[in-house]
Amino acid sequence: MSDVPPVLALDALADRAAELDSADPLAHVRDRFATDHTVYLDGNSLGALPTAVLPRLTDVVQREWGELRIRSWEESGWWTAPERIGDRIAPLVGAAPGQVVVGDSTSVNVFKALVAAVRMAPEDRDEILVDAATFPTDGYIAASAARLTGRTVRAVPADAIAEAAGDRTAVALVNHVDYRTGRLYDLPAVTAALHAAGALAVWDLCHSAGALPVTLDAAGVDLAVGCTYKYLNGGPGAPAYLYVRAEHQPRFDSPLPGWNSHADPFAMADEYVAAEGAPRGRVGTPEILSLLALDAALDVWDGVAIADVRAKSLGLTDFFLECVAAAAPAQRLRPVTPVPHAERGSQVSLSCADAGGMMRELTARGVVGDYRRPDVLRFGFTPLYTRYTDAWRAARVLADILEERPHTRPDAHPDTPAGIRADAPAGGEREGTP
Ligand SMILES: Cc1ncc(COP(=O)(O)O)c(C=O)c1O
Ligand SMILES: Nc1c(O)cccc1C(=O)C[C@H](N)C(=O)O
Repeated sequence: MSDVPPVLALDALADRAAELDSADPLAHVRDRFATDHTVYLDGNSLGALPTAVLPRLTDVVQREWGELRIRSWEESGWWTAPERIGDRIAPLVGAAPGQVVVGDSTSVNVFKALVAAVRMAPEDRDEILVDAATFPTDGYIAASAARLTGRTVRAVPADAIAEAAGDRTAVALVNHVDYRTGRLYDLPAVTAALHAAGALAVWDLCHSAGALPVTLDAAGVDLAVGCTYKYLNGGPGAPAYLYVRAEHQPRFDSPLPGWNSHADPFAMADEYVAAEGAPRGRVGTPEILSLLALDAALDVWDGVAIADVRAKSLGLTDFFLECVAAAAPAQRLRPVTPVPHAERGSQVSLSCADAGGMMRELTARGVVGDYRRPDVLRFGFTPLYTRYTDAWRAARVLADILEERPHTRPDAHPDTPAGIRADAPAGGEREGTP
């Protein structure tokens, strides 16, 4: 350890931040977003606004809706937008075209994926495994899917799911990155272990797609879902997506077979006949305004390689962890996000006393992250618009606040990993998100 007082060490890192920014091959991509002086580290909850969205939506509203009206379903490509935009997301999740369809919320797609997976599995496989620390909606929906299909749900820590799968497991629902700790799970290895047990793998990609490489096709993933309002910057309430592996599509039996997934929707037939391919995952009328906002938002990816995004994400989170270590001793700010790159998503979560109060103070000083109960400060790093100087400034403001509050210490949770109390209240985690 050096003798330099921590705060001076942090100030010394400011020059390095500037150097890293000037060497950043993705620096120019920030210009594709509406930004201001705020240090915005909440893109893992709501991505920033790409500048292409407003002109596109203006045209969609004024011309496509205002002038063309009903003709736009065909002439403006509205009807096929769910699969067309799905094909734009596909390369970001390692999928060949024709397997991703956009629409509905993540929650609804979790439902479609789980029920369809159970329907594909042998009848004697009577359990659905879910990741015990999952984002709540996945657990709620899995419980309902189990009740509806006569299965049971078993919650298992994500790092034990591979071993927990057995001859009773129909399907496991796993988060690629844990929303609270930022821990990244090994999608290819867990998928392979589930397959070895004869189970299907459904992945929730909400916290990974757009921030790191996802290899759905190569890993043999069966089904996957994800939202588009985080690292894909689609906007508040942007529709989610569903991936159904091509070889499973003929057996994909949707629990929500709406008219949009009919082979011939405008036949208005009494009998349901499922469409072929990705459109089989559709339900009702697409959310055109938010779908086309997402379409415009995806333009930010032009010429951007996901490998460069991952490299910058790790660079940013490494640098932020270094700044945090310089800003405060670990007793005051304890990283709960894994240090090994293979286990780190694109966020840094810090356990901290009075984390809710700390985040309010950070936000008031222009550093926006969020707070997750009981004691987690979450900082999301979207490599497309976050700079190293933002990481440094966030740590500087954290250090200032801690200096003004010398008596707060993180609660000790010796028996639980990652600072998450086993008795933590579920849900109701709105603090820090407007
Ligand atoms: C891992 C995960 N799954 C699902 C959701 C919720 O999805 P939605 O609100 O789109 O249904 C979120 C966040 O909102 C999430 O973080
Ligand atoms: N979807 C959200 C919303 O509509 C309001 C506030 C927050 C969200 C989120 O996405 C939360 C997020 N999934 C999380 O990781 O905590």
